[in-house]
Amino acid sequence: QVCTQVPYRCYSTPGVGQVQVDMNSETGVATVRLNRPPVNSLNLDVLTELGIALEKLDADRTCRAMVLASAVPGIFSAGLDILEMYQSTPERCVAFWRALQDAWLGLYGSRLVTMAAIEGHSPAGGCLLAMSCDYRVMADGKFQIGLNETRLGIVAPFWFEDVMLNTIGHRETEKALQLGAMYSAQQALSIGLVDKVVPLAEVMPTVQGELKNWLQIPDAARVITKTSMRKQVLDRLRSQKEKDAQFFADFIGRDSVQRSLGAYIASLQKRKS
Ligand SMILES: CC/C=C\CC/C=C/CC(=O)SCCNC(=O)CCNC(=O)[C@H](O)C(C)(C)COP(=O)(O)OP(=O)(O)OC[C@H]1O[C@@H](n2cnc3c(N)ncnc32)[C@H](O)[C@@H]1OP(=O)(O)O
Repeated sequence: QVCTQVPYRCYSTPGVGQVQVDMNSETGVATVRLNRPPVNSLNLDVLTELGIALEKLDADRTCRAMVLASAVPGIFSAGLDILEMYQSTPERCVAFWRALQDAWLGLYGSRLVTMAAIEGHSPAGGCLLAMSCDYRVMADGKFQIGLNETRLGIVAPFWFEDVMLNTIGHRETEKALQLGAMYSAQQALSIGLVDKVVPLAEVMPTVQGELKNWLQIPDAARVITKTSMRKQVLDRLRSQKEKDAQFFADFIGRDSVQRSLGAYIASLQKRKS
């Protein structure tokens, strides 16, 4: 296994962690794989693990870049675990939301070059994670990506919206968010939601190739530029984290929202039968 070979370092126990981190000390590139079958839905534990992994990588001065990927075939991430939002308690909702905020602040604000290798479906929170990277390569074919929150009867928070605005611009974001639009890889490419579309087997090699370009740039200059581009959006959440978490818990607790989520869960189950 890759984790046991020099010069790789592994921050998680192979086969155990829901967020697996392989650090290649020779290249300075870490690969972070979400590993929560069947669909890498993001629950409190995964988000906490992801936040910690990102923090450790940021503090590791040998690390210059991070590839975000999935260990589950066919899925990048199904987004937030809907069961964290359905029939939960206000306390759990707040803890869950804080973990999401922290993981996102770590990713969007990372000093590393960050690239998403999207080798499967990437709705909602999955799309947020991908958009928060510096570069996205997506597999061509049946997979879809987008912020579909309105379809669940919920609303993408202002910071999801901000990230999408920074990625695809105002007009496309307005349409995408109201419709809860899900895009094929080719459609996503046409609106700039992803940067490159290649056959599934070529996603990782393409990411590695693109990384070479980014790593030619001196880190300090690139990081100052990245920070300057992202600071406003990061600060907007940083300045109101608690208010945002409370708003989420109150919103999710509404009867009408719970009914919508219940119906959405039933529709997911019905699709299978
Ligand atoms: C003020 C702010 C307020 C609110 C903001 C909240 C923000 C939320 C952002 C989000 O991320 S909400 C989550 C949105 N995610 C989705 O809508 C994805 C739904 N899932 C799918 O469309 C499909 O599962 C898939 C395309 C990702 C994969 O399809 P497939 O490979 O065919 O798998 P299954 O559909 O059979 O799913 C297997 C299994 O997993 C369950 N599941 C799927 N997604 C989720 C999820 N996000 N959370 C929890 N569980 C999920 C699904 O129900 C199946 O469960 P079984 O028990 O029936 O096996």
